[in-house]
Amino acid sequence: MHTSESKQAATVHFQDLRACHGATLTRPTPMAASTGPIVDPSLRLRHFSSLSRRLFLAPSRLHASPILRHRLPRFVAMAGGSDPKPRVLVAEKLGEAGMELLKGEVDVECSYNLSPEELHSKIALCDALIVRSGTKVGRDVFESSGGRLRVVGRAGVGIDNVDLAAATEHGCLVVNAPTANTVAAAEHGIALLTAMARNIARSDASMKSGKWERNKYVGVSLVGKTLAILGFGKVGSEVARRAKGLGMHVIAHDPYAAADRAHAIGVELVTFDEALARADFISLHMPLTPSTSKILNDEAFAKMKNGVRIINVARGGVIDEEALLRALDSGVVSQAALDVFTREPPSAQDKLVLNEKVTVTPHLGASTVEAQEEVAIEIAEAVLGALKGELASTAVNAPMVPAEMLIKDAATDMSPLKFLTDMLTLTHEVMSELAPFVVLAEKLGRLAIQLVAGGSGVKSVKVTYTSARTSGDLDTRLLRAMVTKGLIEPISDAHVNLVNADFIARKRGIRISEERVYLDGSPEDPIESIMVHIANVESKFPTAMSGTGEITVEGKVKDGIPHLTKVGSFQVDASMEGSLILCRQVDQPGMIGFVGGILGDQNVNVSYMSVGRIAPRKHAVMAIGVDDEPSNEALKKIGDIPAIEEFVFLKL
Ligand SMILES: NC(=O)C1=CN([C@@H]2O[C@H](COP(=O)(O)OP(=O)(O)OC[C@H]3O[C@@H](n4cnc5c(N)ncnc54)[C@H](O)[C@@H]3O)[C@@H](O)[C@H]2O)C=CC1
Ligand SMILES: O=C(O)C(=O)COP(=O)(O)O
Repeated sequence: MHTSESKQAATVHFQDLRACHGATLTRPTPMAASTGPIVDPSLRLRHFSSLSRRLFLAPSRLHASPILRHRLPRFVAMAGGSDPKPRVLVAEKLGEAGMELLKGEVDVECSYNLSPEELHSKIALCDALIVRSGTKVGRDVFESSGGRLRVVGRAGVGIDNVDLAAATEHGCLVVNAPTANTVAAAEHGIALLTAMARNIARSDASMKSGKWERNKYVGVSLVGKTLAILGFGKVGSEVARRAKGLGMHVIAHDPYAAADRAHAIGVELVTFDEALARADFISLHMPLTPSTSKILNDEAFAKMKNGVRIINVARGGVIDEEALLRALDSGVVSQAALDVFTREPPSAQDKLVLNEKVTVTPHLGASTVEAQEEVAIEIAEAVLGALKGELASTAVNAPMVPAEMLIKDAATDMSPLKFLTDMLTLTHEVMSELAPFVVLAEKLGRLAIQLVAGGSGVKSVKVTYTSARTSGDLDTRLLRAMVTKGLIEPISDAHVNLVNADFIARKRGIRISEERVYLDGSPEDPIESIMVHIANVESKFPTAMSGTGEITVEGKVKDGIPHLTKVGSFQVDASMEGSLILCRQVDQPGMIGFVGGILGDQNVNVSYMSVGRIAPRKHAVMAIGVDDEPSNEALKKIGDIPAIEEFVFLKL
């Protein structure tokens, strides 16, 4: 494992760190109000070690570049009072109120529809860049900035147009505005639903061409129809409320949503297949993740009622667009209404856009005057704060700086400088020691959430640390944040870091508690094992349910490598790298060969296999590590082996 340490020296402008107090709760104070920085040149930001890089880069990017090591301190180091005003490039139209806020504190340049070359040349002169979804902020932009760009503000939710890894490597903070356009997106979903049902767009075009075609544009009624919402989060639940008002029967599929929250607004949570089978209308509101990519594919369309209608205001990639065209041709889907596309803008010949049965809008979900004003204020505040060195909860690639460093009340008897020094020392020590456990914690969270199939929603998660250390000698804040990161990132657009982990978990209604099991023995190793429990849910792999009715997964660190050691009540021993297939089977000879053969035929490399069993010839759990993702066909063949009772494929 890579544990080299950055000894990069950096000065810390202490005033700026103190300004972070309550950063996300208050509007930024004018920069002029900040008195000169207190500089302690001897302070070394040791917490930006190789481990800290790991905390906000994907585990696969453990070996960070030298640029990153060099630049990280800029996340907290700020321009002093004598520096000229920061310069902010606004590359897409932003609401007036946000513009006013920016202009009050920084130099603002508004330049829209820039070519990549124009953006490259302008960016070298800017400290911050603000965009919506229409500007691609790739690695080239960070490279062209020559190191000046410190903040990218995404005035909206999805940051798929920003290369986060490149931003991080260049020491550039990325912030977004995750809630201000929720209602606008929901209203657009409803607008598309009603416009599609009553052929508004086509009949309008027909009349404008001089026709009066009353018989051609007979619509369908909404009252009493079943609307299935896929993804019952912020936008999905707002769509549900509004659809109820239209007299629709609303069902939803979201394995991670709380059933009581759904019931409170009269929505029934159902399985994916049930949602597809029962719906007259299907509205998509899930983020685009590896597990939701093309979730509406040929197989899914085959499970729908004939004549179903689809609405997509989420992301184009959640629908297999070719499969949708086939379903429209066959009549399985009678109409679709799309705001988002796999490629934006789609080509002029795009078959979906030109299809008569499809109503389209050019990614307008967030485009209301009100939402854009709100988004503009939210992003202006976040960018101004970031330019002052604050870490807002909307910072999507913030380092895992201990939250206390940001929120500890300076009025305590500990001087702020002393507090900061202590914090850094503590963090350095804690981080070096906890390095492999931090990776383990994230992977256990990631694995546990992928085992959830539904139930009453992910509301209560417990993390148990088995250790010989007393609580005073074991700081678990990083570990808890990493479990949260592992739990939330695979199922949302959120980017979790230490600054926002608790906030994001709370927002999603997830309570994360911690428990310590004390071991007798040497406290040399900080932790013997970590166990993650998710209560009140069902599992895709029922074997993962422990005797207490919770999904439980346990891991240990062996020779510096995280290992999965227990799933439910079965002991396994699987190194947590790559991807994992878990099978529960009747314990009999030849099983390893069977499964290995199927994977081998598909050229899927098996990195390890481990079998844990209760008793010979009874049940066993087999954990198979794979380097490549098996095809659906291979997974189906594994599932069809008669002795295999359950199986699940998990990405670590
Ligand atoms: N068209 C537009 O202009 C806009 C589009 N959006 C997009 O809408 C989507 C939803 O946004 P929010 O509601 O704010 O996000 P959210 O994170 O509040 O909700 C997403 C929900 O999807 C659920 N989910 C994740 N994986 C799932 C799966 N496999 N099956 C079913 N549900 C799953 C999550 O549990 C969560 O409850 C995002 O992709 C966002 O980018 C948001 C705003 C404007
Ligand atoms: O916020 C989002 O995720 C959106 O899709 C809205 O994108 P926009 O800001 O309108 O380009």
